[in-house]
Amino acid sequence: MEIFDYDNILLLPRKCRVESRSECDASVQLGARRFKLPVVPANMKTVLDESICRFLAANGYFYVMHRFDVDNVAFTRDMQERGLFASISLGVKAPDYATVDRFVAEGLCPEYITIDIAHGHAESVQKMIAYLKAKIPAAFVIAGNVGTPEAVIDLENWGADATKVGIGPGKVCITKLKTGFGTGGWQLSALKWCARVATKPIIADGGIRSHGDIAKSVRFGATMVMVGSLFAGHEESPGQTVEVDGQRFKEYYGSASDFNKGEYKHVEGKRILEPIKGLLADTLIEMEQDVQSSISYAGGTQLMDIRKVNYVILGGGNDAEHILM
Ligand SMILES: NC(=O)C1=CN([C@@H]2O[C@H](COP(=O)(O)OP(=O)(O)OC[C@H]3O[C@@H](n4cnc5c(N)ncnc54)[C@H](OP(=O)(O)O)[C@@H]3O)[C@@H](O)[C@H]2O)C=CC1
Ligand SMILES: Nc1nc2c(ncn2[C@@H]2O[C@H](COP(=O)(O)O)[C@@H](O)[C@H]2O)c(=O)[nH]1
Repeated sequence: MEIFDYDNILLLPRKCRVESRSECDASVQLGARRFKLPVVPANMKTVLDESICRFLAANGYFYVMHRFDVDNVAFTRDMQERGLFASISLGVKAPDYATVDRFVAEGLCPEYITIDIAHGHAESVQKMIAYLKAKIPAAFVIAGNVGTPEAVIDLENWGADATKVGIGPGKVCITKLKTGFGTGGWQLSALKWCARVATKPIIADGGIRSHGDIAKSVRFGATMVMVGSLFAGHEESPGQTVEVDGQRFKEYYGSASDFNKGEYKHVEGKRILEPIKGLLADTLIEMEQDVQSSISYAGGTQLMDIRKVNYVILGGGNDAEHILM
């Protein structure tokens, strides 16, 4: 198996088929809806909050609300009363089952539910998928996180409508260091490996450091990418604002960090500071323009045309660089 990551792959252009990049369509279908971009902000406390979710839903972007200190039922009711879709996260513990029961009792159905745990290839996830499919069958269920083809096959067979791939490639992840496991350092090739067996959409989660990494993820099989650090440093970001030597930052911490958990137990995340780089809406527009450029370099007009391109793996030291068709 080839091992590579975002920083040592480049995609190869094909003859341009458009007169303007504005002809390139960066939108993507996920479940019953079409979204402007194949990008979703990470469901983390320092990345998004209720008001960012409302902004994203109202402006044609996908979002997944985080699951920490949130009343998912009240959130869903509020979004749907405003005519917006609801997309929530659940864990696999007793309170999460109680939340599902409340949805049923109140006759509410979030359009998207993401089962979000560190080690998603687990019986606990199988049970939660089965419970959701029995109680709220209309919801589109995303499950994860996983990092192997076996896990993707199991989650799909258990009923997941999409899988989320990425164990430890995130900027605030320390899973690799703490456990010796994961896809950190080879996330893009792990994605390729998983995509070979997937029959449903994959969301590639973690490790995106620049906008070009979105196209690389699509090339290797992602329908969408989940992005944390690139979104955490905006004026609207919910993390605390910190000033260091006159420069403004937002805090960004892992969901499995002691900052999120409130205790130091099974910690697999850390806290960093992201420089504030402006408004979220501007970044989303720039991302769309960059994905449109990627599509044009791919010689296409649609997002999935990116899947057709060849690529090179850039070798280090004496390794030859080689082209893969
Ligand atoms: N993508 C990634 O690489 C990672 C993401 N995260 C994020 O951190 C948040 C918290 O996740 P998580 O701690 O799973 O949430 P929870 O503690 O809510 O749920 C995990 C459940 O699975 C059990 N479990 C068994 N093995 C593991 C394992 N290796 N890691 C974690 N749980 C395990 C836990 O029991 P018990 O606690 O008793 O062991 C618990 O019941 C999530 O948002 C998750 O996405 C966390 C780590 C890695
Ligand atoms: N190992 C851990 N992974 C975490 C934790 N909190 C979140 N995450 C994952 O990171 C991505 C975002 O990655 P980024 O590179 O875009 O910043 C997020 O979607 C989760 O899957 C954690 O505490 N530990």
